[in-house]
Amino acid sequence: MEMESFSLTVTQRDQILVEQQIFNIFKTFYNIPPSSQSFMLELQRENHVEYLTNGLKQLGPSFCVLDANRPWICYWILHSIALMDEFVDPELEDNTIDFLSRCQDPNGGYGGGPGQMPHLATTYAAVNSLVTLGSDKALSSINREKLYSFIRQMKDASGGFRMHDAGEIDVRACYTAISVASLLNILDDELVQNVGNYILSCQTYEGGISGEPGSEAHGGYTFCGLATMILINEVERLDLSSLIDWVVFRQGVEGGFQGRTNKLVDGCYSFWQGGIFALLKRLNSTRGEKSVPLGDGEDGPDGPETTVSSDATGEGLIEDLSQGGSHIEKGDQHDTSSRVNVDNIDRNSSKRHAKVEPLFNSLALQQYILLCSQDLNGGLRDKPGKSRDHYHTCYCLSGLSVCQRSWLEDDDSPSLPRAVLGPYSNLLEPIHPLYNVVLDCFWDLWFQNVQ
Ligand SMILES: CC(C)=CCC/C(C)=C/CC/C(C)=C/COP(=O)(O)OP(=O)(O)O
Ligand SMILES: [Zn+2]
Repeated sequence: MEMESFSLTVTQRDQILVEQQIFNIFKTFYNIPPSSQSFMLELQRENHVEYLTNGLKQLGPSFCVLDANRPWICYWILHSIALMDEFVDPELEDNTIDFLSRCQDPNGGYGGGPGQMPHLATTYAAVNSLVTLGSDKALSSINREKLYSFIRQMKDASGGFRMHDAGEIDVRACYTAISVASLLNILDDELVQNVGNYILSCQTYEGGISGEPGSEAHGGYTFCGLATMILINEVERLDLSSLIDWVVFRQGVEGGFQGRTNKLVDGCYSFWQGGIFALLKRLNSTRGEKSVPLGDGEDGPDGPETTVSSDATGEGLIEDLSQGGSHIEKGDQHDTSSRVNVDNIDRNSSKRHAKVEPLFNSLALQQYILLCSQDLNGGLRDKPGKSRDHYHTCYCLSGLSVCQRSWLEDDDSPSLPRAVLGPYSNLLEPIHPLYNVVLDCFWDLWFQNVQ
């Protein structure tokens, strides 16, 4: 055998180094008394809020760095703060709304900063930010008609969407277009047409979904593709069993998720992969199937197993998942016939108070997020050795919220203490998994839309 076969590549060396660091953290953790373990697993809320609030203040009028990401920074920060059930002070909220208004293009959509060309990703981030703030001022600042026309212009003849004028067509563009249109009740047949075919063409031999046809399956795109298929009521066209096979094998021995085969785990996939489980769980519960039993007669973290009532029809599947996200307003100028009619959804109709066993190890993922991704001084990160940032803070916390409710059929009911790793005060607000906004913010918008 040649010598090269024995030498490790840089990536393999990195991987071993990271794994050693992570296992040292776990070793320390298991060698200390349970009372100190609980301290190590505590979510440092105050420090996180301080880190996030300082980040948002920098976006104000004096923030003159030219970058194309600022609505994203708003979303990552505002969503993280909302997940911890905290608020920003009124002046900062006002400044943020004014800032996002300056990012709105006169012809619709939002750019990465004032005066920049509108882009679907920053449009998604700006809309989710404003929905998270939820005030009249925030919501009425969105020009829905112009926004529809921007999204319509991004639609390609193939059925997919471009990220921006003359930009790339990919699964992110499909998701951000459909998510925003659904959330703001401007989704119609024209936007939906053939987008399902485009997503289908991106499901790979591994079972996950790639960014564009012929590329490698990845957690970020798999979340986007699956959520899009649910929003357009075409999820059954995917090969769901191979998608499940693919995603369950993405959780590493470290407890965290990798984004794709043979890559390192990373805290942000707690949501991109963890969110897939949140979507699958709801599909399972609304298909009329019994939930997965808790296994070997043992109770899950939420207590004794109960039976899931199977009241849902095929329609219920989407109704339950979109929970009114694409309802139809009177006098809506767009053709809405292809959309799922969710007008008659009773907010409480999906409550079953039943337990399901998650398809991933939720406690191990919580351990990875809290012990390995958390910077105790505030903020969360990809992995030990990396720096905190707002993106990882947002998606680690979103993933943590998903974990804390992974045994519950209904995301709206309170999680029981055994499902929450560390002190119960770690419990975060539930999210709507299709849009990744806090559930209460989603409902506030929904009730405004129906009035
Ligand atoms: C809503 C929206 C815009 C969603 C974006 C979804 C998302 C996170 C896509 C991932 C993109 C990607 C291929 C990253 C790989 O980076 P890498 O090679 O640095 O990371 P890896 O080694 O973990 O794969
Ligand atoms: Zn990451």
